[in-house]
Amino acid sequence: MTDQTKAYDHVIEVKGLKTQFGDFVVHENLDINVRSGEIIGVVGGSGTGKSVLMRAIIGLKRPSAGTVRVFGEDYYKADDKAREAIEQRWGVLFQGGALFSSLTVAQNVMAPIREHLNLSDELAKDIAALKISMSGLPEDAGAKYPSELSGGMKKRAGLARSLALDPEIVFLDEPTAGLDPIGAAKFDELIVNLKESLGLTVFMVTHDLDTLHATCDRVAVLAEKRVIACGPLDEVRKTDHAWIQEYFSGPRGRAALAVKAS
Ligand SMILES: Nc1ncnc2c1ncn2[C@@H]1O[C@H](COP(=O)(O)OP(=O)(O)OP(=O)(O)O)[C@@H](O)[C@H]1O
Repeated sequence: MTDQTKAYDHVIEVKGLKTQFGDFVVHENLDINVRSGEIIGVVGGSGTGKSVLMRAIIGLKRPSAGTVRVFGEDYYKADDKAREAIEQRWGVLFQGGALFSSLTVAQNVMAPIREHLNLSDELAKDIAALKISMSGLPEDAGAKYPSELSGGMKKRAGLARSLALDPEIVFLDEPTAGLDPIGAAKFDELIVNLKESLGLTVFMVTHDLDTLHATCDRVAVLAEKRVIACGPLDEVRKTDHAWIQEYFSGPRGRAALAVKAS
């Protein structure tokens, strides 16, 4: 445990969160804590606010009530300098990768390095090459443009960019959506390997039951505007709630469990 992690119990601590768009309330009195070094999967029906929750934590959707503490600091009360320091300690993989289409993969990965670190071009290039290889892309992918990549390669390129600044937390929004089952399983493996080798904390929004089983230490279920259950998957799936039962014990849930058991 580093000195920086001693000052707080949870790397992310969300308390009493309320978010809304006009009169439409997405979250109300939502609490969620994320432990350092865990992979937490956030699940819930369509429109329950998984992506909005992630956006509220990373500063893209200002809550109307509640607190969001990251690395022990109240993100929305922090001054610009403190907020930027927090932001440099996380990386984000948005759905679809959100790569700059006019830049090559290497240039995409270098973008946050150029923005935040005062490094020579040569060093930035070396770091980008390292992140590209850590993300499981071949070396020549660095020179390619996003339009030349498959869906799975785009995700890996987005992941490489999210790792550019050596983050402590990585946020993943539906990382395996749109991937074939083999590509998705490989991506799951990559996430677990990165967590283990880098000590990353991973906050992942997903619909993918196989990914939950393969990667997550804990699962948080969003429903009724808040987190209704949070814990290891084996505990959460026993919760007596209609959506949870349908999701985890329906045909797809049972199939994912069977794969895990085999
Ligand atoms: N910019 C916005 N303006 C207005 N409403 C929004 C906006 N973004 C999200 N919402 C609404 O907030 C609710 C939660 O959206 P969110 O994208 O977080 O859901 P989700 O759980 O991630 O859904 P899905 O699983 O379908 O991706 C939805 O009802 C959505 O329509």
